[in-house]
Formats: sequence, structure tokens, C-alpha cells
Amino acid sequence: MYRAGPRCSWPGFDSCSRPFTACLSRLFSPVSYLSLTRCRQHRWRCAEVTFTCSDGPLCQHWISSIREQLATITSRPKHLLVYINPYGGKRQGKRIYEQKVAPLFAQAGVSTHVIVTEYANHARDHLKTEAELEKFDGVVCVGGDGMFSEIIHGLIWRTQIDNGVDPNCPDETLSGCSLRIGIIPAGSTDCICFATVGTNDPVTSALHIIVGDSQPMDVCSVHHNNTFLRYSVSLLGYGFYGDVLTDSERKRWMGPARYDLSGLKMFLTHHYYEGTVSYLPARGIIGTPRDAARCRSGCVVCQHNGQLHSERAEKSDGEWRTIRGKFLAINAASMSCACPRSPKGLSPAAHLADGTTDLILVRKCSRFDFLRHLLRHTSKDDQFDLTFVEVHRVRRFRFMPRHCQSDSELELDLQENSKHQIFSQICRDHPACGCAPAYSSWNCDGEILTHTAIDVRVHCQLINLFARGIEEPCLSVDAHRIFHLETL
Ligand SMILES: Nc1ncnc2c1ncn2[C@@H]1O[C@H](COP(=O)(O)OP(=O)(O)OP(=O)(O)O)[C@@H](O)[C@H]1O
Repeated sequence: MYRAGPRCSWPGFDSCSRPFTACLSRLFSPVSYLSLTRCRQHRWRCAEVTFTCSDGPLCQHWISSIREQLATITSRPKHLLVYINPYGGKRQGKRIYEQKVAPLFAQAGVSTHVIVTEYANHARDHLKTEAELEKFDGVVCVGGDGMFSEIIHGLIWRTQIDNGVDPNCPDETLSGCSLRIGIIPAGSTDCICFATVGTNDPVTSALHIIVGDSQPMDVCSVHHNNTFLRYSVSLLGYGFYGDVLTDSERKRWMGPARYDLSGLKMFLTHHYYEGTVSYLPARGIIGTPRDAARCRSGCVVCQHNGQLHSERAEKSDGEWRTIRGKFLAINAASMSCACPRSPKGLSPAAHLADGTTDLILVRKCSRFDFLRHLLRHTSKDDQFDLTFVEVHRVRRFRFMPRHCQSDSELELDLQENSKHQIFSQICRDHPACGCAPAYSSWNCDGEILTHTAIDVRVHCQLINLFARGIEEPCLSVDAHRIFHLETL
């Protein structure tokens, strides 16, 4: 089925739709091309237009000129390394790739080396050690957020080792990855794809890869006692979101409904956790977590702050600030974390590539107040405009749960907060006493971390995706781009 494509004209040619081509081809020289066309909700599709020309040499001249022009576009990938998770989401990864993506890559002249993963962490380990990265212009991940996480872990680790950087040292400045990453959504939630493309649609993602789009992205490194734990690009959540993930892992058999059930259970349980949060505020940047503006394609906040970070790389860190208290949730959102289930996200004004993360502290409050805060994630009201919620845009933060604090730190706490000291001391020494648990877990982009005391650092624009951020509707009049040309 061929649709009418974008309206444009080439001197000496007439445009027509494909069915007419067959009869015209005996008289004229038809040339067809595939280009991009924008549809609703950030989706892209291919449009085919056929031109006919009675002047054969003129036709050849056009074809060779266009081919030459296409060949000079160096941002377009020519060789891609593709990893497919056959078990992600509804187990459709292989079918999606073969039916929707591979034909487009073939038409665009992009060659691929495809690896269907055989076990969890197959892609990560292959990238870390075996993959001949110099042969490729990019890595494509067919799967969900878990699969994307595997890819960035493999690629970032490999880049550090190749550049002599110690990934275990939290103070090292990491080397940026030169290969761009494409995401073909085939998972359950596909938050990263949604946040960077604006839709979870395999064809749209494939077209962003083909035209060689580039979207930088910040990555947080998470360490414990000078040992690397994980990288995070979206949410690090302790307390509520950590408990929901831990509980939902025990209910995997239920499918996606487990998140709703665990969410309700953890809301009713209403656990709070004591600890100390220290953070380095982001200085000199533009933008705040309470802005009305959102991170969109060509974001000026990301450009300005990214530039600032690269200039300041060698300069001092600034002053740490410390907050002790009882928290229902401690969240660090490095992007809005918007997804089809939560269109606003945890931090609607967070940026993909500004070198910061939004640290959201929800202090101990009543169930009713916590519900008000949670409901505001789905309404127009500001979820941070509550007395028990604070949000800071930071470059680095540390968390120390109370049960891990040194005696001198606890002494300080006791002096500050003498009221329930006897009971809290008993609970710390005897966690099985039946009171609320002493500590939660960190939810790191959907994975549970093994440690609670962590040191988190944002690495500005460490990776690049084949994407361009979410486009504002007014940009959709932008010209189409040719990516395939054939003579009929
Ligand atoms: N061949 C495989 N067998 C088993 N597990 C795999 C395989 N390949 C990858 N995995 C693991 O499967 C996990 C889930 O994959 P993926 O993220 O693609 O889907 P999902 O969890 O359904 O989607 P989302 O993360 O968006 O919710 C990943 O953590 C990945 O490490």
C-alpha cells in the first residue's frame, strides 16, 4: 500500500502515486523515494513519492546528485550492532524487529549484525568484552528499559576500560561513549524510549536511527564504599518506590498488575525511614524543578547547562548540604520519568541532558497527605507544593540510612531529636522487634540495589541516543528527509 507523500516538485518531473507508475514506466523514467512524514502523537511514518520524467539524462542527473547528497550525510549510521531480547514485554521483540524494523534498515542501506540474547546480561557481557565496537556506528537495543540498562552498562564500562578510567572510583570523570544507542521499544513499560522520542512505536524509533538523530543523555553512577554498583538514567527511589519494587518482584507471576497491587500495599503500610541525605546543589545553571517549561527537542536548558558543566569540569565542587530526617520517599529523577501510565512523571521539569538530577524528599506525613502528593502526579497541581515535600536540583548526593550511621553521627541525631530516642535505639539493635523495618531498598531504574548507603554522581551527557527528544507540535511542519531512493 503506497500513500501519497510530501508535496514537492523537481524541475523537469511530475509527481504521482505508485499505481500509475507501471503504465507510465514504458514512456517515462520513474524515480521513487521514501521520506519521513509525521503523524499524530510524535509518530513517524514513511511516505513514498514517485516522480516521472520524459528526459532520461535529466533523470539520471537527479538520481546521481541525490545519491551523492545522501552519501555525504555522515551522521547517518551504516553498520549497526543489534541486540534483541526475545523475552522482553510480550515476547514480541524478534517479530517486531524482523517485520517492522529490518525492512526499513535494508531499504535505507544500513547493514546489521544481529544478536538474539540467550540469557540475562548476555548483551551487557558481550559489549563489555567481545564486541568489535570499532566496526559499528551504533548499538540498537530491541527490548524494554531493563534491556536498555544492560546495553548502557556494557557500553559505559567498556568505554572506561578502553580509556584507562577506573569505573569503581566515584570521583573519576567518566569518558563519554562514542557509539550512539537506538531503542526499539519491545518491553513492558519502555519509559526511556517514551521520554526521548515521545512515543513507544518501533517504526518511529527505526526512522530516528536511520536519519541519524542524536540526543545526549546524563547518566548517574551509583557507588557504595568506593565500589561501583550500577548506572541509572531515570529513577533512583528509596522508601516508597524501593518497597513497591521489592514487593512486586515477589509477584512477577501477576504481570504488570503487580505494580498496582504492590503500590496499594505499600501505601497502606506507610513505612518511613530515617537517614541522612547530603547533596551538592547544581550552581549557575538555568532552570529549576518547579519550572512550567519541559525538556523538549533542542532544549536550551540542556545546551546551556551542558556547556557550563564541560567548562567547570576541573573546578571545585561547591558546598555540600545535609538533611537528616524521617522520609517516606527519597527519589532522584534524572528525567521526568513520564510514561503512558504517568504522563507528567515524577519530576515533570527534569532534563535529559543538563548534568543534574532532581532530588525529591518526601518527609514523614499522614497517609492522607501522602495520598495528596501521589494524586498530584496525575493532576495539574504541583506535587512539590506541599510542606512535607522538598525538591533540589543536584549534581551529586549521598544517602546514609540511620542503621549505618557511625556512633558520632547518631550522637548528633540524638541531641537534635531526643524524643523517641530509647525506642529508636531498640529498633536499630533489634530489627525483628515488630516495628517498622529499619531500612528500605533503592529502586535503581527498576532494579533493586544491594546496598542502602550510596554515593550518586551525575555524569553530564555521558551517552547519546538515536533520538531528538520530544518535539513540540509546532515543529511538525519541518521538512521531510529522504532516506531511500530507487529507480523503477
Ligand atoms: N534471553 C534472555 N533471557 C532471559 N532474560 C533476558 C534475556 N535477554 C535479556 N534478558 C533480561 O530480561 C530483562 C527484562 O527485559 P526487558 O527490559 O527487555 O523487558 P521488560 O522488563 O518486559 O520491559 P521494561 O523493562 O520496559 O518494563 C532485562 O533485565 C534483561 O536483562
